[in-house]
Amino acid sequence: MIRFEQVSKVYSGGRSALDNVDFHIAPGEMAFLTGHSGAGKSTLLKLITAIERPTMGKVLINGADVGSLSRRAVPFLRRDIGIIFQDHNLLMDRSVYDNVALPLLIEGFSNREIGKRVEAALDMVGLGDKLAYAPIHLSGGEQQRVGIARAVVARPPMLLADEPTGNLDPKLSMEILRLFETFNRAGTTVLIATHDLGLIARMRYRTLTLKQGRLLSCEPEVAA
Ligand SMILES: Nc1ncnc2c1ncn2[C@@H]1O[C@H](COP(=O)(O)OP(=O)(O)OP(=O)(O)O)[C@@H](O)[C@H]1O
Repeated sequence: MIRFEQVSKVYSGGRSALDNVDFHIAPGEMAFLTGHSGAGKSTLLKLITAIERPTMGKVLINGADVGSLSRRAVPFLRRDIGIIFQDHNLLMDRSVYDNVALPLLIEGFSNREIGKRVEAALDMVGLGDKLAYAPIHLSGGEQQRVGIARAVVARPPMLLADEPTGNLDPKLSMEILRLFETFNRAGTTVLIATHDLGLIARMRYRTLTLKQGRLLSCEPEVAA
């Protein structure tokens, strides 16, 4: 589903962010991506979503070569990918409902279908009773759940998360990871970038480790 073939990324200005990275994440797999600050984690995620293009090598998503997609084809690629950010990028002056509905509005779904899907997504993340709240009145963990509901509402086959637990305490972080597991069990492919080695060690998933742009290992971590 996600395949990197000898991928390197050098930013304009000469900064090398990824160096000859090779890996494959199978459909339905859940994996972690880790490494020090500046190791290249965000760059790797940006290559998957075509926010950045590789300097060398191939990024293949469902067999399509992302590096050579036309600008017009990029929105079609992104339809298949739900993205979750550390700071969740919520619209603070809109309700929880409106925030989660946004991707469906952009896709042109009917109001009835939007209502059904938004309620289902918020139920899944345990916020079915907070549709009318403004995100500003929710806790950090709840705000992150709204971000997750927004990412899954269009039912993409793939979820990417960039430091999704960065602002949360260990208990809330674990709850968020359990949520990702729920989506993964339902068939969604999940890739989570995180600094949090303690969290990774408590779960048995393959971990891709980057060091200065190079992939060190793709092995499963041994659970503590
Ligand atoms: N737009 C850019 N232009 C130039 N250099 C960049 C750009 N984005 C990232 N870099 C550089 O590429 C390298 C990898 O950065 P990246 O953000 O991918 O790392 P990261 O592992 O996600 O780090 P962090 O955990 O701190 O977010 C760093 O040296 C960074 O300074």
